[in-house]
Amino acid sequence: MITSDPHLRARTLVEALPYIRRFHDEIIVIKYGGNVLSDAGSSLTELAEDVALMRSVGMRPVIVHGGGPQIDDLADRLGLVPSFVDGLRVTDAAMLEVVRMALLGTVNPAIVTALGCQGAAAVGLSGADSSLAMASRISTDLGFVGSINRVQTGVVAELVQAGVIPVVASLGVETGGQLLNVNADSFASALAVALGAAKLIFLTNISGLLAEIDDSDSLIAQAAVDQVQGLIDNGKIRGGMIPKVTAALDASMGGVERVHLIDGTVPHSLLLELLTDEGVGTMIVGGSR
Ligand SMILES: Nc1ncnc2c1ncn2[C@@H]1O[C@H](COP(=O)(O)OP(=O)(O)O)[C@@H](O)[C@H]1O
Ligand SMILES: CC(=O)N[C@@H](CCC(=O)OP(=O)(O)O)C(=O)O
Repeated sequence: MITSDPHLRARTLVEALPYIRRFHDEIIVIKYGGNVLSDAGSSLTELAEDVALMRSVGMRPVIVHGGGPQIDDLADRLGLVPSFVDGLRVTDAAMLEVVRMALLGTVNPAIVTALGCQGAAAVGLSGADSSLAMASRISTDLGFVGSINRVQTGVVAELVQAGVIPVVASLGVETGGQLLNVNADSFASALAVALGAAKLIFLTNISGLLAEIDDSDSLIAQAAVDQVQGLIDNGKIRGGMIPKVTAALDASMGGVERVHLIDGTVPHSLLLELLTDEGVGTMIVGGSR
């Protein structure tokens, strides 16, 4: 709701000024989780408004997206049963086709179109385009699942320089040309490090990292390596949150100064994180692991 107090409204705008200056011309990588895109409380339009505003005030946003729930949904309609090992999808040839269809056929164009509707120039691509994300298979058990071992930023860097917002689906490519399914959190982390991003923001469907998963009051405002490892060891961080915090730590230790996990289902949480003094979500702090 917009406050009716004109002083408060003006103050909010003034408060944004140092942040707009600080991040002017800086690359900010934003990772959209599939849960954010499918959650009833969120709106792709609001997310697109925030990113379009970032671009309008001179920031250089780059979007990486996943689409786990959308892949599950399509697999279900096609009679395939998804299975996961440590939060990663077991991907045989048939499942890889589903991953491609969901990410490149549905999720990616939806984001690009929403940005276009907000007047922002956006181009959709995947890690296979222009050999952006070179990957190799993690294990034979996981099938066509990869981890990124080299990022060739060329095409993304050129788009960014031209003022265009790249919207990147989390597929990688092997040297021989085989597509691989890459976890979108680790993809976003690798791209943010390679681009020298000033910030990486993971938009997910929870307020941030919780010390107790069922207790929303246990939000950890700042999480460091040791604490995160302890929480994983004690079973307090589970499922898809494990690759997410691992990716966040990797980015932080790879030189991305600010890495945040925030709730993308809260309207305009991205702008609150970027442009106000109010801290939202969890900030991940690196160090030696
Ligand atoms: N300690 C924790 N704190 C917060 N969320 C957690 C934790 N452990 C597990 N989770 C789960 O991780 C989920 C987010 O991961 P995931 O579903 O992969 O998100 P996304 O689709 O945004 O990548 C949360 O919805 C939550 O259920
Ligand atoms: C290997 C692997 O698990 N890949 C993920 C890619 C999509 C993804 O990461 O989507 P979210 O961001 O919505 O979780 C998958 O197939 O679900």
